[in-house]
Amino acid sequence: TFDVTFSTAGHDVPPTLYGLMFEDINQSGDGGLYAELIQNRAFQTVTPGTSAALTAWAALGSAKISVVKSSSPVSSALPNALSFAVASGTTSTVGFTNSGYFGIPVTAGWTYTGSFYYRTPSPPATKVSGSFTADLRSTGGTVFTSATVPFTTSSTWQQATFTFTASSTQTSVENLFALSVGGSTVSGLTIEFTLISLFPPTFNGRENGFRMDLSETLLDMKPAFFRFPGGNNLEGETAADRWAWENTVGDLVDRPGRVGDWGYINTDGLGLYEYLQWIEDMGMEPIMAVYAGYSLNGASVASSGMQTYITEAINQINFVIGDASTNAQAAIRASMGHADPFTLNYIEIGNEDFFSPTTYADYRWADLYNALHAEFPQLHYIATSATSGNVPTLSPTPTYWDLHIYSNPNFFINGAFNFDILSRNGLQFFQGEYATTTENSGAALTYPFIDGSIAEAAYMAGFDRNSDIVFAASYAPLLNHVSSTQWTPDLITFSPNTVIRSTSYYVQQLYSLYKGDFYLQSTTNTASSPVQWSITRDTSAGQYFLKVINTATSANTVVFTLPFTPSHTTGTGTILTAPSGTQNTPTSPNAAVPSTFSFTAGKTITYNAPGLSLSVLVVTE
Ligand SMILES: [NH3+][C@H]1C[C@H](O)[C@@H](O)[C@@H]1CO
Repeated sequence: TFDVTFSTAGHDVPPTLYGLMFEDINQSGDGGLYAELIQNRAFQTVTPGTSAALTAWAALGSAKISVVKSSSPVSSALPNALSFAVASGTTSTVGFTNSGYFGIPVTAGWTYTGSFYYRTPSPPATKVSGSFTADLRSTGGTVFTSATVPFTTSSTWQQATFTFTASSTQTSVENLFALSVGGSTVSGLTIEFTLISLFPPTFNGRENGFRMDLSETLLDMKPAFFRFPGGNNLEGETAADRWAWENTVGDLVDRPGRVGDWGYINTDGLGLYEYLQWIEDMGMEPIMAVYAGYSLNGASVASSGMQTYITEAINQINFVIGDASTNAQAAIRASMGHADPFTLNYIEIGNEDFFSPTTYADYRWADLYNALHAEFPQLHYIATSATSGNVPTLSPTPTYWDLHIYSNPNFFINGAFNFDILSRNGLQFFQGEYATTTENSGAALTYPFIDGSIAEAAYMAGFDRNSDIVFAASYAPLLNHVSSTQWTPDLITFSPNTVIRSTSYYVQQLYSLYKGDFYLQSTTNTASSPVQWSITRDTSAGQYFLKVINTATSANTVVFTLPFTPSHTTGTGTILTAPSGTQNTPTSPNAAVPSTFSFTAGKTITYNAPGLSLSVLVVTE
């Protein structure tokens, strides 16, 4: 039995304590949160004439399709186009299809919004008018919904738009978007297409917005912050490939896209504005990274070359918080629909610069910090060259540090007091990435498992307890598409029409929902204990959140002695527990889900915590 008495002494819990780390990894942006359903919609960064250039596209009927460098591109950002050639004398239906990001969801009641640019490089002497049919169909050819899209041949680019509404819900995502036309209408013609787009309804109805079910899944965690755009995906293989904010704003037709750092093309349709608008809609605040001159090929920008990136970072921040009436970058933000500045308090300078500590310490940190702090003294700047609380020497001395740790359950159980032992010297820590990535045996994990998730919960009791120096923490990576994954495990696994909440998702959710605003000191404990606890309070609600983590496989009893006698003698608790090895997977998505229970609340509360469990007992004064 563990006897826990707690006092009314303690410290505030920062409102930023639990949030989300994001980068476009595992198709978590394109094909995930970003709601665009068409993969390879604008043939960005592909090599014309190659089969890879046609990824996700296929011809319908006898038409010939290929990706060409248009002789008159729709924009300088999008030089490529789909060339659709119909032989003379064709009479049968012709067209082309797109298979989406490994499938396309068909959901009853959804009105889909589509558009495409098209032109006829060599229009016939007499204009030809006709109409395309845009539809959603099964790979077997069953059409679920369609729209007629009139067109007239023209050598200049036109943009067509359409909508259609699905009347059925298909459990299979083996569906295609198709554009087709009667062969006789277009026989002998070659028509170019690009930026062929299809959106489902989006979160908060935002144009060019985010996928609803994934947004709702994240909203259910009430996350306080969103770290973006990376992570490795900020850095580029080279400086030229980095995530550069300016290429991600403005009209979609002006966004070139880039080769992301996880093996697939980033359309950058999910760009800086879309991130910020969604973060605001979700009630979060950004922790925004700026490129700091180090890329994944191991090269650092020379000191003499830093000004370009300093200017870029200043402009990136001005896009977010500048005055639209006086600043050019802020004026772009206003023109996109957000005249007022977005909320911004934290800037991360680089990512994992412990891989390039010398250049970071010699000049990259100072160059960026000094310039940004001078321009925006109100912002907090986070350094990234530490992996633990024993931080390296940097000048100027950083206050904020982003720490990353990926390990096994034993690390998180034995490390539960890693922050207790740090001196309070003014440093503030962001545990920006952490996860149990292997079993204690070293075996890799494809999905989180209950043993690792409860170990993470033990470590997180340390975040609550030390939230006087831990201001933010986020599990990583956040999301993975079942059909395109480069890193496991991940917090949330998704397909085009399903979302699986892992056991670690529920741990993150419970800590975030029951964060409270004040931590109450209690009986000290040790890392070797199988039971960890944390007591926080929601002061305005007069509620106390007694978290109990039992990392043993057998039950353990905790007896709490409160510093008061609650007037409400019945309390409600929530528990996540499961047999060792349990995982939520696509075949067993709900193997372990939280459940609620009632308990008797008094000056003392005896709680029998099952093996491998995280429980939150809510006591009302
Ligand atoms: N390598 C990990 C650390 C880096 O910051 C992330 O991009 C990766 C997982 O999210």
